[in-house]
Order: sequence, then structure tokens, then C-alpha cells
Amino acid sequence: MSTIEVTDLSKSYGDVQALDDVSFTIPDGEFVVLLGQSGAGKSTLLRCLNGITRPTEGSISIDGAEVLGPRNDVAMIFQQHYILEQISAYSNALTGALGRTSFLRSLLGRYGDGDKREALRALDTVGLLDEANQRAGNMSGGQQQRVGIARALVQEPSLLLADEPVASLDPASAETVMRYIRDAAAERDLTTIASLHQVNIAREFGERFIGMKDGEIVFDGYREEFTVDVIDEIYGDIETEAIREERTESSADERPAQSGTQAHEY
Ligand SMILES: Nc1ncnc2c1ncn2[C@@H]1O[C@H](COP(=O)(O)OP(=O)(O)OP(=O)(O)O)[C@@H](O)[C@H]1O
Repeated sequence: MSTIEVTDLSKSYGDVQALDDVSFTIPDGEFVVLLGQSGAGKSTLLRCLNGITRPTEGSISIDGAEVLGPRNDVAMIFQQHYILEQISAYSNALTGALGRTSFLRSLLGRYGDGDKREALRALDTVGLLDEANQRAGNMSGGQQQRVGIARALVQEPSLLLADEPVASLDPASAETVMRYIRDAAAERDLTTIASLHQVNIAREFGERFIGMKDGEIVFDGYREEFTVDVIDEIYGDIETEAIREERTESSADERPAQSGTQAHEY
């Protein structure tokens, strides 16, 4: 649980302006979804937030302390979960405690009792307690991603970042994984920022939405303000054309109650 303050953040790679004067504040425990077309700057922003990438200008602070490099209290979930396939789900989850375990102890697999309890609690949070001893390589893509979430939770972060965490999953698994991320964040009152490219999933799980385009923030608001027009602004007409067409058809049809269900999702 942390307050995040991003102030006048810019990042350029040579001539490419990946982030352009980005500022926002996220209060304790908020669940924020980051949206934008490919190349909008989402990953760059997340990498700056976890200290992997140094901004060209501006600053980020977590609970008043400036981010100057990678921190143990910031955990990241990736599209590729990078779990170790040869070992169990439980052992994978335990590696989240590496940051607070001496090299020798981790080499010998001697984690503290508190860390072991935390690994089991995290596996329980993501619905994998019964599969704790299963070899990670034998699990489905969605389960492996949930192991990655458990590992991030064992890190005991105060900020959870997720970069396209469900992009490589089928729609049903994507929903399941997002539900576990959201529930884990709620259970631990964990400030969370997740970048997503599926608008439907973003709408379903987001509390606050930050829309990016060409490195700038073009929208920052809550569910009730996150309208089809806003989605147009973020993505151009591509994502919403079908929805608008459905709406036009259903009103011409004078049978709105039987129109396509997707239109009601927006
Ligand atoms: N290491 C890098 N070196 C050079 N250019 C980079 C680097 N990382 C990102 N960029 C550029 O910065 C811009 C923003 O990229 P970024 O990956 O942050 O966008 P994104 O919104 O996360 O896109 P995607 O959804 O495709 O991952 C793009 O033009 C990208 O090519």
C-alpha cells in the first residue's frame, strides 16, 4: 500500500520521445489500468516506476521517497511470467523472497518460516494451494501466470506493477488471471498499476484508467468517465467502430433489448 507521485516525467531514446511530461498521483490502494496503442509508452512508464529505466527528466516517488533504481518493495508481473519450469509452484513462489534472503540461504533453499507461510498464503490467494507441489512446467499458461502473481506477492510489495499480464492468454484464462490480480490487490490493499490492451477486460477490472498516446496522458479518470469517446481518443476509431455500428443498428431496429450484448458493456 503506497502513494505514487509521478512528476513531469519524460523519457527519450535518441529521437524517440517515449514519455512526454507525464504527471499523476495515485493514492494508497488504488487499482489503475494503463491503456494505449502499441508504442504509446506504457512499458516505459512501468519500467521507470520499478526503477529499471531511468527517466530523462522528472521524478517518481513512492511514499515520498524518490525512485532511483530497482526496489524490493516494487513487484512486477510480466506478459512472459519467467517462472522456473523444473521446480514446483511453491518453490517458484518462494523465490519472491530472494530479495530478503541471503545468497547462501537461497542457494541451500533455506527460506525462513515466515517466507514459507507467505508462499502458501500467496498460492492460496491465486487459487493454487492444492497445486503447490505440482511442477510449474506441467501447468497451463494461466496457472503459470498465477504462479508468477504468487511470486510477486511473496515479495511483499507496496506497489504491484503488471505489464500486459494477460496478453498471451485466451479470453477465459485472461479473465480468471485478472480476477486473481484484482482480488490479491484488494485483499492486501495493494496499490496496483496494470497495462492492458483488451478494452473489455480493462473496463471490467479497472477502477481508474490512465490513457496514453504518443508518450502523453490523454485521459485520467474513473469508471463513469471512461466512455466510448474516451476509448476513441486513446485508440482512434479502431476499437469502438463495431460498438457504434451495433448501437446504430439496434436503435434503427427498434429492438434495443435484443441488440448485441457487447454494446451494453460500454
Ligand atoms: N529500449 C528502447 N530503445 C529504443 N526505443 C525504445 C526502447 N523502449 C521503447 N522504445 C520506444 O519507445 C516508444 C514507447 O515504447 P513502449 O514499449 O513504452 O510502448 P508500449 O505502449 O508499452 O507499447 P507495447 O504495448 O507495444 O509494448 C516506442 O516508440 C518504442 O519503440
